[in-house]
Amino acid sequence: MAQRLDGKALAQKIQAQLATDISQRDPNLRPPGLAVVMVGDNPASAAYVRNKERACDRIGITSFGSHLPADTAQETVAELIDQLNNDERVDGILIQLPLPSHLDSVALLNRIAPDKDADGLHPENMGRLMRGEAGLRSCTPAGVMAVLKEYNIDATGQKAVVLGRSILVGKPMALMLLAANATVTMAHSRTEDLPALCRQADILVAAVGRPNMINSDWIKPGATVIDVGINRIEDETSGKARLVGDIDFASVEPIAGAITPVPGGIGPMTVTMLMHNTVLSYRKRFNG
Ligand SMILES: Nc1nc(=O)c2c([nH]1)NC[C@@H]1CN(c3ccc(C(=O)N[C@@H](CCC(=O)O)C(=O)O)cc3)C=[N+]21
Repeated sequence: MAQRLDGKALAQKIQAQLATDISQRDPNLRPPGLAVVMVGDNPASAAYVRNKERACDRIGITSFGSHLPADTAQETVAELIDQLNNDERVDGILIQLPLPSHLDSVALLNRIAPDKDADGLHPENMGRLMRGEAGLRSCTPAGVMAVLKEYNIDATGQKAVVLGRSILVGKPMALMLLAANATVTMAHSRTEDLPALCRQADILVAAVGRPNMINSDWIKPGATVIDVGINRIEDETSGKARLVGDIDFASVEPIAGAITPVPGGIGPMTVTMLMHNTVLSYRKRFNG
């Protein structure tokens, strides 16, 4: 049976460390601040935003929530971002995605001051990642790398396959694994014979958003399997909503060497890396 990589436990450990760091700051300094911008009423987004605000409270980060109506104009969101860029209390800004379709998300993400880009999605931070320079890193792939580190899984010389090529996860994930000396393949919906390719992976990262897509036929025995998928499905027996990943956990667990569960795997690490980035920006601002 695979070792379970407990993202939830690691998230709690890192959050406790961040809380200690913040509590030991110079008492004359204000606490770190994170602004979360949400537009519209996507219920999943609302739940994620609540999680982030709760994490802020636990750690001692001040959260500034802006909840705008679904029909808010581009210009209004842009002005809010400008205001947060100039707000001395704010170290990190996050625009909850997806935005309603009438809004140009790329233009809005690019408007965030790079040194407040808690999500690590600004071209400057993405460029820094590509160049191997220090910068704010995208939260989900950074969370994956933190899990690998915690469990002493060294990517050096390993064949890593990243399934999914999104700007939020797949692309930065591949660059981080490359920086960790893995031999990286980026696979996606147009890749031929995905199962055969995935079977070569020592480290497989699934970030496609298709519930239970990957079963044991896709897995090299002993591989490290990282499930980034967060899919809400209806449970066949109970009829209740249930969270599953892209990996068919029951099928893969007996074959893999190590595996992240959903929930309790990479999801909590994403939130934790957001907190980490906010504290990093804060420290840079105050040379602390
Ligand atoms: N600008 C932006 N940045 C994001 O990082 C971002 C986003 N937009 N939009 C939506 C996705 C999704 N996302 C998750 C974060 C935490 C959990 C999480 O904590 N999940 C828990 C379970 C939560 C539950 O039960 O609902 C777990 O996997 O254990 C899930 C999903 C961040 N995203």
